[in-house]
Amino acid sequence: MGAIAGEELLKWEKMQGVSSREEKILVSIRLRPLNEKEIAANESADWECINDTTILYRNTLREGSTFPSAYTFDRVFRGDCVTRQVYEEGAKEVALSVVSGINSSIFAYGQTSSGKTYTMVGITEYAVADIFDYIERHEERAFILKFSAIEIYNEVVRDLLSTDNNTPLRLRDDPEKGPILEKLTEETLRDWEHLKELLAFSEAQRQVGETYLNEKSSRSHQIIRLTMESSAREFLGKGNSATLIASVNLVDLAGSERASQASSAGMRLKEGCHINRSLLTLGTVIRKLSNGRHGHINYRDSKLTRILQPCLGGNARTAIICTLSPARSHVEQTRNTLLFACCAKEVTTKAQVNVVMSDKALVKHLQKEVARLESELKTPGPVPSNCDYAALLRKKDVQIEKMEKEIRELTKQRDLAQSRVEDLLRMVGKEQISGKASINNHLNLQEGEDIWEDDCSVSESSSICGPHRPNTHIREFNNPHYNDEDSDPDDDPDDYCKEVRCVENGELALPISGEESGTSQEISSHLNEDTGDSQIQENSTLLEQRLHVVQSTIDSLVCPSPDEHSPQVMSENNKNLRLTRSWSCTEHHMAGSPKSGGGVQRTPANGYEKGFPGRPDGLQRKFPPLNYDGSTRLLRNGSQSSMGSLSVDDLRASSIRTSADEDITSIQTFVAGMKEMVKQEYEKQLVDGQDQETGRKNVKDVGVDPMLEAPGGTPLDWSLQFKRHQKEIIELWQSCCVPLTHRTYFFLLFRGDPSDSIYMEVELRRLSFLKESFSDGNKSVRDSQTITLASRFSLSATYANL
Ligand SMILES: Nc1ncnc2c1ncn2[C@@H]1O[C@H](COP(=O)(O)OP(=O)(O)OP(=O)(O)O)[C@@H](O)[C@H]1O
Repeated sequence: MGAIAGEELLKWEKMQGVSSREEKILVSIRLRPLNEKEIAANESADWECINDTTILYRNTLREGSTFPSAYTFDRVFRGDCVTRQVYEEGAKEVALSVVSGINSSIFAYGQTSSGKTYTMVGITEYAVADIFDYIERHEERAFILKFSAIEIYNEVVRDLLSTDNNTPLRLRDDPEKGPILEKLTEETLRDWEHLKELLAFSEAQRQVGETYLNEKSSRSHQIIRLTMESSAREFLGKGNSATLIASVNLVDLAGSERASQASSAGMRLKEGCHINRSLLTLGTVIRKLSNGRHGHINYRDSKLTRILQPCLGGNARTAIICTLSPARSHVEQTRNTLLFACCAKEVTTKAQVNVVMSDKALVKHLQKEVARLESELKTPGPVPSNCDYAALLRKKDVQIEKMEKEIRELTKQRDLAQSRVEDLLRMVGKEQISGKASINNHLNLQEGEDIWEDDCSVSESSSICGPHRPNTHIREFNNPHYNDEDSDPDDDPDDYCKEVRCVENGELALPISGEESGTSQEISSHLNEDTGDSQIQENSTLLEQRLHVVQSTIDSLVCPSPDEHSPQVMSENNKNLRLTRSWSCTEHHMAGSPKSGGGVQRTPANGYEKGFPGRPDGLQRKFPPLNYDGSTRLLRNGSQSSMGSLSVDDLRASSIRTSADEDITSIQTFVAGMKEMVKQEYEKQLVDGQDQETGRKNVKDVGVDPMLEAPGGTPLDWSLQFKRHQKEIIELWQSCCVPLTHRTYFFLLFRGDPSDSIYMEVELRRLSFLKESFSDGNKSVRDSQTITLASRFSLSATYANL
């Protein structure tokens, strides 16, 4: 025989017209009339059932009591209600679930002498009578009804159908069936008379004693169990039948009692202690279950709760009838009972139909199920309700797959770029050790040894900062504020030898020190040369689009709304942003004029520039390390007043001519040109800022540009700054939402491949600067500063590397 569960069970239930149900315990109150003793003691009845569901406490003398005076339950029965009505309205439906294969339990709970036994005797008889009636009316089914009775007396389980009163029943837990009483006598009921016999026998066996409150007080908890099995007659003996098996437990609990009131002593006192303790455990279990089954439920603290575990919040339908005495002297016990009832009505059980199938029936059932599933697969049925979710999930999976592929590709690019930079840095490091190479020699060396040869066309190296920068160049500048120690070994060498393609951001401002303004005409001429705006624009647009695609995809996967970027998401975006950058593989180098440097005020041409004849043939990608020229430092003096602004059109118009076939002729020419552009832009911003009455700050309001110069006139080494504040800068990077366009602009200006480490480093530097601005807290100011300062820094960083 095999049991079925889950979907199979649901199907079976559907076939049978029954279903599993989750429901609250049905709780009724039965108020008995005052008994003779109470009447004799002139007790008053303080409780009254005011309707079918509410019981009211009427003691006006207890004004100011904190207890509620009215309690509502599923059903309330007044003293004159007969047990038949109690059964019909408070127990029948639950009890008769057993005929449908659903376990059920009927409890009577209350203080001693409140009428539990009186109620349960009646209910048991009515229930069995109804079961018999059902059996009679369903001849097509074969039934087996088994009867068993136990009591729990002083925490010992006894078989009430056994004459061996000295051997307690052993209770063990079966993983499938739950608590099982070993060797429990089960009698198959033949007829009504048989039932009467068994009931009488078990009643005689039960521990009953006289107390002050009840002449025939039950001193144990009694559980009468009726187990019903039913099968369709047509399948009987054919080995393919399905059998419903369920039990109904009729529980007459011992009554709680106060030793003082029951005047119990000796044996009765001991019994009372056990009774109270087990009822206390039952109350605790019910209270915990009523709170939603959080934490441990102490079923195992008493035999009563262990045995009743399936009925308490498990696979059973349950009804509890709480019996009350109306007498004023029992008000405390009555309130306790009502409290228990209040908790019990919050407990939920989930009863299922219990079907046991013969092996043959099980195989047949499973075969049918397989056939059904196969046909479902072949012919997709109606669209399920969760179709949208499935489709959405599939879509997301495709997106994720696409993203992963892209990330893999970009990671490859990044690794390649990084290894190139590392190689270059190593080479420069070697060169530093020798320390003797002059620029021209260096150029010759490069030409001869090809150390600057870059196999990849994506980026190129040209300028080295920090220890990797050739000493000769640094010393030539004789810069007291800048030394090797302050330099970052990770500084990228190719800041300005990268292609300046185009600046697309119309909001961009390029402020720069006026002292550093250089030959704008010269750079403009470069910009106007054959770079080709259309190509520049195309590349920029392409870049923007790719960034947007990646970012929006991530947003759609991670964020419910594009505005709800968590730091983590931002981090992801940034990561992707960094990796998404994709330049044209065509290599473009800045083409400068041999006369570079001459036009840059206070920027004397260094030996390299003076002597730089242009890139030798065959050395298209070989870039000498650039000198750090003190004059290219961005000094504080006049840095604000000389800032200018440059419109996008201006920038486009002055885009630098780039070509893979052209040599770098003068980086300083480029720098000077950029300075001029920035100056112009800043000046424009100043004018714009004065025109605005909104109070929005412009560059002028930013104050001293910490990017350009440290206090005391010393230019900041941003590599060092970055190192010092690396952690917080990264955090800031992850948390602040720098507009995409600004970021785009940023590496456009640097011509850096975003996978290149320099890009990230420069971005981080910028963020360290932005951090200062962000402290302002004003979003509009912050935004304007973000743009302005980002561009300003990018230039200052460029210069710092020269
Ligand atoms: N609803 C009722 N109508 C009339 N008499 C009742 C009612 N309920 C109980 N009684 C009577 O009250 C007395 C005590 O009832 P019962 O023995 O059922 O109480 P109990 O709660 O089972 O007590 P214990 O817990 O001590 O066993 C009995 O004589 C019984 O006939």
